Amino acid sequence: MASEEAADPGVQPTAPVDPVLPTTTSPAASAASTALTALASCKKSQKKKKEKAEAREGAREGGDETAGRAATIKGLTRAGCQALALGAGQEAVGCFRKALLLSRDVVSPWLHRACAFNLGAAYVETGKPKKALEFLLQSQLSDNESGEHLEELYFNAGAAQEGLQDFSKALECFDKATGHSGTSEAGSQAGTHMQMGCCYLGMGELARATRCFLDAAQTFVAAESPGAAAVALSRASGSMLQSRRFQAAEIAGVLAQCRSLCETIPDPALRGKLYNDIGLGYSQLHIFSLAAESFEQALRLCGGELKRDWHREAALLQNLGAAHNALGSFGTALGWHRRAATLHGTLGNRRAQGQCFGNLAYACSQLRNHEAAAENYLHALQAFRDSGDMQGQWQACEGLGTACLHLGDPQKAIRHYQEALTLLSQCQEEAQAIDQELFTEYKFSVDQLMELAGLSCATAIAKAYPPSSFTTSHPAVLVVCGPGNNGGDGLVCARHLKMFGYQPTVYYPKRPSKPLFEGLTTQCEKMDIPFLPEFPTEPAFIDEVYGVVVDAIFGFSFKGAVREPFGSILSTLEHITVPIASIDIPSGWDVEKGKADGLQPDMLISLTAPKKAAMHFAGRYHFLGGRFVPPALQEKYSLNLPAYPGTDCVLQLT
Ligand SMILES: NC(=O)C1=CN([C@@H]2O[C@H](COP(=O)(O)OP(=O)(O)OC[C@H]3O[C@@H](n4cnc5c(N)ncnc54)[C@H](O)[C@@H]3O)[C@@H](O)[C@H]2O)[C@@H](O)CC1
Ligand SMILES: [K+]
Repeated sequence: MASEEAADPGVQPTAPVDPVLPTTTSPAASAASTALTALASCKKSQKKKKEKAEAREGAREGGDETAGRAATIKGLTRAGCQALALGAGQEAVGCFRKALLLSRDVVSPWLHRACAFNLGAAYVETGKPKKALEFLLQSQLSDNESGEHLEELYFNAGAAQEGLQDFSKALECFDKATGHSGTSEAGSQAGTHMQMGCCYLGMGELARATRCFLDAAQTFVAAESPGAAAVALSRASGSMLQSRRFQAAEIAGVLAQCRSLCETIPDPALRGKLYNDIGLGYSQLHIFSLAAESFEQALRLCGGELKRDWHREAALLQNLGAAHNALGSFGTALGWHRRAATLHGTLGNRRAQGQCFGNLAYACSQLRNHEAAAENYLHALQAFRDSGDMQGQWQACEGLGTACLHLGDPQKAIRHYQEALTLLSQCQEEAQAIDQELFTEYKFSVDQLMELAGLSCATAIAKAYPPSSFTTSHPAVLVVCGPGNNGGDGLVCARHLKMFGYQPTVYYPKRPSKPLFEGLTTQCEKMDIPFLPEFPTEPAFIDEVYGVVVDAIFGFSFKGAVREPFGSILSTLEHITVPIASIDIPSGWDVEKGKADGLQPDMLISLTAPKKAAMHFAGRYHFLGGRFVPPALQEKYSLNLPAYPGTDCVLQLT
C-alpha cells in the first residue's frame, strides 16, 4: 500500500496509509521485523529462562565447588537476570560473561553449560545472533536433559539463526524445540509457532507462514492469552493479504476474529495498534466501512494528554480521511483531512501533510467546491515542493488544472497541465539519471548489471512457477528477446533457467552486433539452449509446447508505435493462455501509462525499482529484482526500496 495512493489527489485514494507502522507486507519489511519479533518474544521468555537457569544452577552446584566461587556465580547470574528483566541487555551480557569465565574453573560441566546458555540467550536479547549461537552451541545439553531444557535451547538457537536471517536453519531449530515441547506450557509452543511463521515470511513462503500464525493463534486462544492470539491473527491476515492466494472472505474472517479478541485485551496500547492494523487490512480488502470503524476505535485509544502518541494519531486521522474518500462520503472526510493536515504540519511531516491536502482537495472537487479544491491543491503542491516529492507535485498540478477548468479559467488550466507534464517527464528523467549514475559515478558495467538482472528474473520465475507446476511434459519456457538491454536480460535469464533445470528456448530476431550480445548468445548456444528460426504464429501452439513465456522484448526505452517484427509477435502473445513473465515492463506498454489493451502478463519482474506503469499491472506475481543500487544512490533519489530478505536477489511485492 504505497503512500502515494493516499496522496494521489487526482484519483480516488484506494487505501489509507500508515506512515507510523509501515504495513507493507513486502517480505522485505517482514524480514526486518522478523528479527525484532524474535528478540521481543525472547525477551518475554528470557526472564522465565534465566530464572530456571538460576534455579538449576543453585540446585546443582552443590558442595563440589568452593562455596565462594559458586556464590559469586550465583550472584552474577541473579544480577544478569535482573538486568535482563529491566531491559538492560548489555549489563546482563556483562554479568553472564563474568559468570561463564568463573565457571570454567569449576568442575561441574553442567554449570559451565548453564552459564554459556545464559550468555547466549542474553546475546539473542541484545541483537547479536552470531555471538548468541557461539555460546548456545557451547551450552549443548546432553540427551538426558529434560525436554523442557532442550526446548529452551533450540528455541534460542532458532531465534539466533533467525536473527542471522538463516531461516531454514532457524526452522530446523524451532522444529526441534516443538519436538521437545511435550510438557511445556501451550504459550511457549505457540511462541515457537509464531517464530516459525516469521521465518516462513522471511523465506517468502506466505501460505506456510499463515498456517503457523493461525496455529499459534488457536493455541493462544486455548491458553486464554487474547492479546497474543490477536497479534497472531493480525500477522496471519497480513501474510494472507500479501500472498494473494486467499479469498477475501477468508481474510475478512480472520480480521473479524482478531477484532472481536481485541475487545478483551486490557492493554490499550496493544489494542490501539491492533485496531489500526485491522483497519489497514480491511482497506486492502476494500471494505472501507469496517476500515473506518477500526481506525476510529484505534483513534480513541491513542492515549491521554500526557503520553499521547501524536504521530500515530496523525496517521490514523489521515487513514480515516482516506477511507471516507474511498467510501465516497466526502462530507465526512473533510474534517478528518483537515485535522490530519494540521497535526502532520505541527509534527513537521510536510510530505504527509501534502498528501492530506491532496486528499482534502480531491474531496472538495467531488463536492463541486472547486475553489476550495484549487486552494488545497496549492497547499499540497507547496508541501510536495518542500519535501521534494516530484510525483506529488505533478499530481497536485494536474488537480489544479482540472479545478481551474471547472472555475472557467482554461488558460490557467493549460499552464498547470503543462507544468504537470514537465514534472512528469522529470520523474522519468530521474529514473534515467539513476541509470546513468550507476555507470558513470559508480563504475558499474552493463554486463555486470545485466547478469544480476537476468539472474533475478530466473530466480523470480523459479519461485512463481516451479517445474512441478508445469502441465507440459518438460518445464519448457519460451524466452522472447528484443533488440536492446531488455533482450540481454532475457538471454541471461534463459541461461540461469537452464541451470535451474528448466528447458528454455530463445527467440531473438534482431541481434545487435555488439560483443556483449554476441557473447550472451554464444553462452546460451554452448549450453544447448535452442534458438527458434521463426516465431510460432499460432497462440495454441505456444500454449501446447511451453509452460511459461518470458517477455524480454522492450524495457524502459520503448517509444512510439511498435515496429515489425515485434508488432506481430506481441499480437500473438496477446492471445496465448500460458502465463507471461515480463521483464521490467510489459512490452508494448507506455513506460508511464501502461496499455489497457496490450499484453496482460501474469508476472512482472521490476528491475531496480518499479516503473510507473507497474501501477497498471494486474497479474498475480510482482517481484522486485536487480539488487544492486548502492544505499547512497537509493538515498539520493529517495527510492525507498523495500529491503530484500536475507541474501535473496528478488523480493516478492505481491
Ligand atoms: N540500466 C539499468 O539499470 C539496467 C537495465 N537493464 C535492462 O535494460 C532495459 C533498458 O534497455 P535499453 O535502454 O537498451 O532499451 P530497451 O531494451 O527497453 O529497448 C530499446 C530497444 O528497442 C527498440 N525500440 C524502441 N522502441 C521501439 C518500437 N516502438 N518498436 C520497435 N523497436 C523499438 C530500440 O531501437 C532499441 O533497440 C531495462 O528495461 C532493463 O530491462 C538491465 O539490463 C540491467 C540494468
Ligand atoms: K519486457
